[in-house]
Amino acid sequence: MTEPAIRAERVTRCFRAGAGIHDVDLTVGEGEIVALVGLNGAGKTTLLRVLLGMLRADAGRVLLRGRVLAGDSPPAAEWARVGQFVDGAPGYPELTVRQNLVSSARLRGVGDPGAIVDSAMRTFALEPYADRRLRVLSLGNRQRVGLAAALQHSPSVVVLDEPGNALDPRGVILLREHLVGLAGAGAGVLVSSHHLDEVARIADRIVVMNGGRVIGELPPGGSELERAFFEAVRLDDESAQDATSEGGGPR
Ligand SMILES: Nc1ncnc2c1ncn2[C@@H]1O[C@H](COP(=O)(O)OP(=O)(O)OP(=O)(O)O)[C@@H](O)[C@H]1O
Repeated sequence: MTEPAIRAERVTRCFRAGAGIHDVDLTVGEGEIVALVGLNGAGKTTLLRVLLGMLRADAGRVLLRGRVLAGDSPPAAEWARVGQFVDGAPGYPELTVRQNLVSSARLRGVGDPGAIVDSAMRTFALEPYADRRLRVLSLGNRQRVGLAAALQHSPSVVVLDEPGNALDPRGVILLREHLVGLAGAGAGVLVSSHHLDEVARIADRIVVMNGGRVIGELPPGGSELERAFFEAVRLDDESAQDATSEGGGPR
């Protein structure tokens, strides 16, 4: 049996005053697109950062393609198969778009990046900006560069935090099509978003977080997605309040 692209087992990372994520189980299979949705502060970014080893879990473990990659000396070849976009678009402001994409591909072990960089610039409609410095681009175009850098090497594990945030509708469509293509080629894709409509169109599963926990899933084809989302959150908030008033303390 093939290992899932991502598996989180009872992952906990606590901050002060009970904030953080608690006992999170999550699996993203090969070829699957999973949307992670939740209100501001629900714990989405914290979970993605733990999955990518950017934050250490207090408890539980994370497997990417069946291997524990977070740690002191993660194998570079395994990490080269991961594509991530968390904490906004990285990059060197003084380098051009093309130079940024070339350096990003090289960092991921691509020996001769010319062809994949050209292809990524076509995919994300960045060709007109190829020789512009990153620092002069608009926010949305910088975001396109960040996404191209994360995805151009055809990763088999994809983790994206709010990738549609600064994109215009065309950028969102380009991204969606590209993610569907990557999943079609076998990648496991995890995308966080607070735009239910945008992710619902391509997700195979929609996982809901609230108060640092995974509280359930929504049917991606559901017509009343927003209503179902808010109802799930409301019920969870109410049961958390009941638990507190019965003396159980915060969950
Ligand atoms: N480094 C940190 N130190 C202390 N608390 C933190 C830290 N990072 C996150 N938190 C807290 O953990 C909780 C979850 O935050 P997180 O950023 O994961 O939420 P989110 O679902 O990504 O929210 P948003 O949609 O606003 O990006 C919040 O209460 C936040 O204040």
